[in-house]
Amino acid sequence: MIWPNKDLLQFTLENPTLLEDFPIAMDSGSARYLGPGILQFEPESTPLHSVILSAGIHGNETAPIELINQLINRIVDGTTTLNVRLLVIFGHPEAMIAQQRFCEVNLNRLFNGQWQHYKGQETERARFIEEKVEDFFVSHGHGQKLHYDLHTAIRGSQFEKFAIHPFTHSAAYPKEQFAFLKAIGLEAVLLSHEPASTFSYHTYKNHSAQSATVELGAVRPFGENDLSKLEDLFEALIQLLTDGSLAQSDEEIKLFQVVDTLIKDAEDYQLNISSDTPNFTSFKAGKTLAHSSQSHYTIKQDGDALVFPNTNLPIGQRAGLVVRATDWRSITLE
Ligand SMILES: O=C(O)CCC(=O)N[C@@H](CCC(=O)O)C(=O)O
Ligand SMILES: [Zn+2]
Repeated sequence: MIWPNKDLLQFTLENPTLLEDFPIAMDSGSARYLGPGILQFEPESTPLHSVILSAGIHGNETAPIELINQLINRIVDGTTTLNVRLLVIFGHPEAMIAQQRFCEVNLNRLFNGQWQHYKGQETERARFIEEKVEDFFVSHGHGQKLHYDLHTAIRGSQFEKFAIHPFTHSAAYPKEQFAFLKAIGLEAVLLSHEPASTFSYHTYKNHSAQSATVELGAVRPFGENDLSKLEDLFEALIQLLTDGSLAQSDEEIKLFQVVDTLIKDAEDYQLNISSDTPNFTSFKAGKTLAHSSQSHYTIKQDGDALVFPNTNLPIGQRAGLVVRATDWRSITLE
């Protein structure tokens, strides 16, 4: 197969199941197509870092897919010269075509090997992505392993752009990553309180990558995104890929500790909020936030807030995160 000189997004939408591995001609360095939506780049110079940029793990979250696609076009046409190793992943090509979050099962609940316990077309995709990530990081040489998994959110949010930092198992948080997340235009970081089956937890836990899930505004169809809102991110990624430095902001980003994960535990599970309640809406202690025939969840502390509320999912899956504002003194930084 010869790379047809189209962009990765167009090629992926036209070939969502093309399981081939072939080189892509580059003026500087080398690149390979590794399978649907996946390109790996190696710089000509000694690589400064190994970086994974993923988007479209949920097929209808299109803004970051368009942003990463612009970035790749600049690399392939030689406008941007890489000095890092780079693995680009468009997570779920078939859901991208269907303009859906997923087809059969939520891909972002299948990582860290969880695909072995599910059925559905996404299980093979999760296995395949884990394999390509493993191959990529096995050949890591110098610098850091970095992974930013880019998403957009289903509902509005009091903080439009924010990140979820994987659970660290008591390890220190790298200050440089928080300053980077602020510099790319994010307002808040949620600190996860437990292991997860998300892509960003997978790379953090299994490959010691500095990783984060990054939420970049609201879900919109292809062609309807205002990418000018993501300019800080675009510029910071160019900087990272070319000179290997992480853009830094002096302003502190807001921190939230995840205090509880809400799990849908019965078909009649309900959240006591209206359908347009934005992410980070806070509540008074004592409010019954969720109830079902099996359980009820009461807000524990004034100001505790809800992120990612969703009951349109199978029993056993996450129906929301309850988060609490915290400050820098409560965490260990390195
Ligand atoms: O808006 C929503 O409800 C979901 C947006 C989204 O896809 N978020 C990710 C977060 C992953 C994480 O917790 O690291 C997800 O739910 O998979
Ligand atoms: Zn998502």
